[in-house]
Amino acid sequence: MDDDAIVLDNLTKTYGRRRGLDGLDLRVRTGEVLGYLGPNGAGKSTTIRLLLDLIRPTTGSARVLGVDPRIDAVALHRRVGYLPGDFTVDGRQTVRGCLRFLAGLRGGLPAARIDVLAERLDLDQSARIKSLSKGNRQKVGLVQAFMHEPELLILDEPTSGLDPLVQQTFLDMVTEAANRGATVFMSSHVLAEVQAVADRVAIIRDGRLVALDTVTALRSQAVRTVELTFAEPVTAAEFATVPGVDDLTVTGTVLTCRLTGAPDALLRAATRHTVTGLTATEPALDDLFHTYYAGADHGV
Ligand SMILES: Nc1ncnc2c1ncn2[C@@H]1O[C@H](COP(=O)(O)OP(=O)(O)OP(=O)(O)O)[C@@H](O)[C@H]1O
Repeated sequence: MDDDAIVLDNLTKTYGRRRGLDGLDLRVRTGEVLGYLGPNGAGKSTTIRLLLDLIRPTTGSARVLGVDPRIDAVALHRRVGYLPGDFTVDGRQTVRGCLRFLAGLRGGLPAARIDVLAERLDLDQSARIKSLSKGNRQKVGLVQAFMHEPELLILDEPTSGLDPLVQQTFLDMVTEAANRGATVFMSSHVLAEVQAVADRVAIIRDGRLVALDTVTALRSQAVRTVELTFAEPVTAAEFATVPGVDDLTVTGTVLTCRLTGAPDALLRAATRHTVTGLTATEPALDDLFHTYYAGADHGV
């Protein structure tokens, strides 16, 4: 029940005639890291804004840390670390001034905590915000999201603009937050950025949830290319109806195909003959995501 950090029930948001979210049901468990993936315009930012009561649902409801964001958003915001997709603050301030100001708004916190995070991210606190590159501005956004050690981190495209080294530091920060019991909800349009830390991945498209599972389970549904070599020639016909097999070609003793899902049925069909060779590529997760993004609705 409300042991879950986030509970979304039939959440729908329309902007005039345009649909931002369409009947989204989703539960994020307390202490889990959820990667929230989808192509541009899928509804990721809309979801995040609804979680924080920055916009209000057309129908449906959200509960965040056990409360309805519409009832007391101010109290909720103190318990949440939020990195908006378009993090902007007054450019005339220094990084230090900005972070201390934001810390004050949250009831104050030890300056050392800001210093440690800034140092880890290699962020110069004496610089003026307006002089910062996009990546350094994003670091300011990350520090302010993490600095009060919130129960819930809601991060909209957190890795955007970060170089690979800083991305790794950020992922370490996510893991550490999860280890101390925090829940992390982070959006991205690239699986590679979240798969190392996400316990589960939710994929949305056109405002709907199209997949919700662990990276391992999603991987098991991905497509691989298989090549089987037999002692004697085989015919394509006997493999054509094997579940998961397509793009099948047989040339003499060599069969190649694309395989979706578990290889069991293909292997059973193959071992009616003497198999002398087998190669299979790693499942291409990018292809899997492309399938979801492009429109195959696998339902959840
Ligand atoms: N303020 C708004 N007014 C009108 N339409 C909007 C508004 N905000 C979002 N939308 C529309 O709602 C849909 C979902 O947008 P949203 O910004 O939530 O997607 P997203 O997944 O965050 O995309 P991106 O990765 O591009 O940020 C899109 O079709 C978008 O055009």
